[in-house]
Amino acid sequence: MTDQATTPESDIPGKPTSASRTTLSHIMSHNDTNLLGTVHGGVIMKLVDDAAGAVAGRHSGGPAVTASMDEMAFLEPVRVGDLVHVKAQVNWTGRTSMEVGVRVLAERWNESTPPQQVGSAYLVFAAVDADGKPRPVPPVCPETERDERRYQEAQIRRRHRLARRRAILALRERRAAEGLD
Ligand SMILES: CCCCCCCCCCCCCCCC(=O)SCCNC(=O)CCNC(=O)[C@H](O)C(C)(C)COP(=O)(O)OP(=O)(O)OC[C@H]1O[C@@H](n2cnc3c(N)ncnc32)[C@H](O)[C@@H]1OP(=O)(O)O
Repeated sequence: MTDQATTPESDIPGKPTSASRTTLSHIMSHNDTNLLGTVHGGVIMKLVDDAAGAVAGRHSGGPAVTASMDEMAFLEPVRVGDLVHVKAQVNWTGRTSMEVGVRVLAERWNESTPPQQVGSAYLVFAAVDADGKPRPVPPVCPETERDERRYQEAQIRRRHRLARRRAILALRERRAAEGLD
């Protein structure tokens, strides 16, 4: 994980957020349930990863792998029969990585209510070449005030991820030097 907090200058032309925004929809079945009879969190996470992967692939114009998933929040249970919509967009781009923001909405099969937000997550994808090595991505160009806010929030998360990683590595090195662990 490289130590870079801002989007670097890039020779690759930028792409607008809307060019790769994606919604993946799926009807939940009995195969998707946990022991409580509601939809398993892991099933939702797979849909989140798939939608975010499609966005990252579209934005970067080729394969991209999940580097991390954080702040996965499950806000309301999802039930069998619900039509789930997973909405994803690129929030931020670095040199070879992209933060993808995902919102999960459920349309209840037995209620005529608007889709309800049931989850959200932030994932970092790295675009990779044929050897699985990171490759540069086009900078994302936020188009709306909301896109711009998401871009700035993603920068904050990026700084926190890097700072946390540095702090943990430093702690481990200190403990190893003291002969602990
Ligand atoms: C053509 C159009 C198609 C469109 C239609 C496509 C449809 C298609 C749908 C498919 C949907 C399925 C999507 C499933 C996707 C998987 O399931 S992928 C499988 C799970 N993931 C993996 O196996 C990845 C395993 N990890 C790796 O290969 C390597 O660790 C990585 C992620 C490539 C990073 O490699 P590295 O040597 O550490 O490289 P490094 O330069 O340090 O990091 C590269 C970038 O990643 C960032 N990064 C690395 N690690 C982290 C981390 N832990 N946290 C945050 N950022 C990180 C770095 O900061 C750096 O960013 P930049 O500063 O360059 O922007």
